[in-house]
Amino acid sequence: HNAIEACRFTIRKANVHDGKRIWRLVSESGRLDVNSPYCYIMLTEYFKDTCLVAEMGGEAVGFVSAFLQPAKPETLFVWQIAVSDAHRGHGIADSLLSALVAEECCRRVRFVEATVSPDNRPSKRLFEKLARKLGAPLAAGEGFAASLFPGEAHEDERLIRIGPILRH
Ligand SMILES: CC(=O)NCC[C@H](N)C(=O)O
Repeated sequence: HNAIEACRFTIRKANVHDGKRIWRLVSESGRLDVNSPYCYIMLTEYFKDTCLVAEMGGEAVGFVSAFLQPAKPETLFVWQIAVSDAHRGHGIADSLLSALVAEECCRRVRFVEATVSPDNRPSKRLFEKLARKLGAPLAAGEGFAASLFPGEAHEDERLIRIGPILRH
């Protein structure tokens, strides 16, 4: 029974009180670009319809931030997705993405875009799985080349584009 209990999580919209926990999750992930605590608090206020947290035992253990692109409202840009190390392997990231595209505000979404570094295989697999689940093609694009970033520390951010998603 405990094993099942340990894997149970709920997904809800993020709120400003989740901001610092999200900042800590991203900081600990070791894979993502850590934005300021202010950025996460602001996101949960002004992009609240497309920022979700996964909660387990009252604690945020995963989160996804996204927004509908102002110039292309049918395209959802997934900004960051992170799950705490201790809670991997329970399908939390898959569930966050599925819940995100199922949000009321995303009912007209036909494309999902994200950028992923070439070495971030778990993230690439995650979007490949989402594409299969949506029955939509997945294409790679330019994204943001490493040369756009200061110094030598950043990887290429290759664009992943899923769609067209034919809404049933
Ligand atoms: C989908 C995802 O997590 N992308 C990360 C983009 C970038 N490296 C960031 O952390 O914001």
